[in-house]
Amino acid sequence: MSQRFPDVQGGGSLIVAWQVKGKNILVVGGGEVAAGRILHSLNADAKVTVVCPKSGLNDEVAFRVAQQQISHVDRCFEPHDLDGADMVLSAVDDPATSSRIWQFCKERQLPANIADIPSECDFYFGSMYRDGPLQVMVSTNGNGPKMASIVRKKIADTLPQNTGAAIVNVGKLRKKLRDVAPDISEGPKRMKWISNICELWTLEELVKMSDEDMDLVPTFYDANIVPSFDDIHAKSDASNFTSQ
Ligand SMILES: C[C@@]1(CC(=O)O)c2cc3[nH]c(cc4nc(cc5[nH]c(cc(n2)[C@H]1CCC(=O)O)[C@@](C)(CC(=O)O)[C@@H]5CCC(=O)O)C(CC(=O)O)=C4CCC(=O)O)c(CCC(=O)O)c3CC(=O)O
Ligand SMILES: NC(=O)C1=CN([C@@H]2O[C@H](COP(=O)(O)OP(=O)(O)OC[C@H]3O[C@@H](n4cnc5c(N)ncnc54)[C@H](O)[C@@H]3O)[C@@H](O)[C@H]2O)C=CC1
Repeated sequence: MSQRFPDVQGGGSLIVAWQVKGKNILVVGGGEVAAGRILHSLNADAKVTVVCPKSGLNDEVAFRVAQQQISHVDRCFEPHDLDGADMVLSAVDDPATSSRIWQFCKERQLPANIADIPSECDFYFGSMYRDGPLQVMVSTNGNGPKMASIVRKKIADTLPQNTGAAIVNVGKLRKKLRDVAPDISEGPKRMKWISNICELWTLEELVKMSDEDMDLVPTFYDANIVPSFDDIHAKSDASNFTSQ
């Protein structure tokens, strides 16, 4: 029988987009690596607490504490800091302390990343590109973090600047369509229709799509037509004309 399915390629990571909005993330350490972890966590709308003696905070972390973007516990890590935490990110410069933190996390079944010890990580960070709702993460699975950064920059260079803005509008359009056709039985038709729009329209056209354009979508959807940008505009120009 010929092979119809993808080959399994073990040794990778399960890359997922973990939802931490409103969750408590404990960061141990306040140096450069911690600053990166803190920014990633804030960008994902988590509530961040950093445990680190004040003297150890770098400028960026001290700034975020002063701005009250994060809570600060001014001392070295203690096990009860894990009370109420949903996730732990350790970035201290002492491997023995790191391993102790990892042990405490495992006793409590808390997901943890211990920056300097890959074998003591439930998950790794990756090199991140962000443009509005778009996030691209590159991982080399621990083989070459600097290479991850280089590959991420190469990918970013190939992406048009307006990709994020186009995706914002696709998000609005999908929401509008779900309001128009909320029924579960509409699912396959709705998904095909949106996929076709994403393939047919250029990024520039998606960016230019206005609220009025989106209001015309139900007409086309109900008639099972996948309109081009020009079709939508012909219709919106006509309706402007008749309403005058
Ligand atoms: C396993 C992992 C665990 C984790 O941290 O989650 C890990 C582990 C370690 N990194 C180390 C070193 C460096 N890390 C960086 C940079 C980054 N490291 C990141 C992730 C990861 N690092 C995870 C795997 C990711 C993957 O493989 O794809 C990035 C992508 C994301 C981020 O940290 O947010 C971020 C780039 C962000 C960006 O620029 O976009 C640089 C370069 C620099 O600082 O510019 C260096 C020096 C050069 C080099 O070594 O490559 C060492 C010490 C090694 C030693 O002592 O020799 C260890 C421990 C070890 O390997 O034993
Ligand atoms: N995974 C990664 O991406 C990378 C990991 N590393 C490793 O990550 C670790 C941290 O790196 P940096 O941030 O550059 O170091 P750093 O020296 O700037 O920061 C260490 C921080 O830990 C704090 N700290 C030390 N003991 C503590 C304790 N018991 N409780 C609370 N805070 C404590 C210090 O006050 C300081 O704020 C190092 O071991 C480094 O080798 C380094 C580069 C990249």
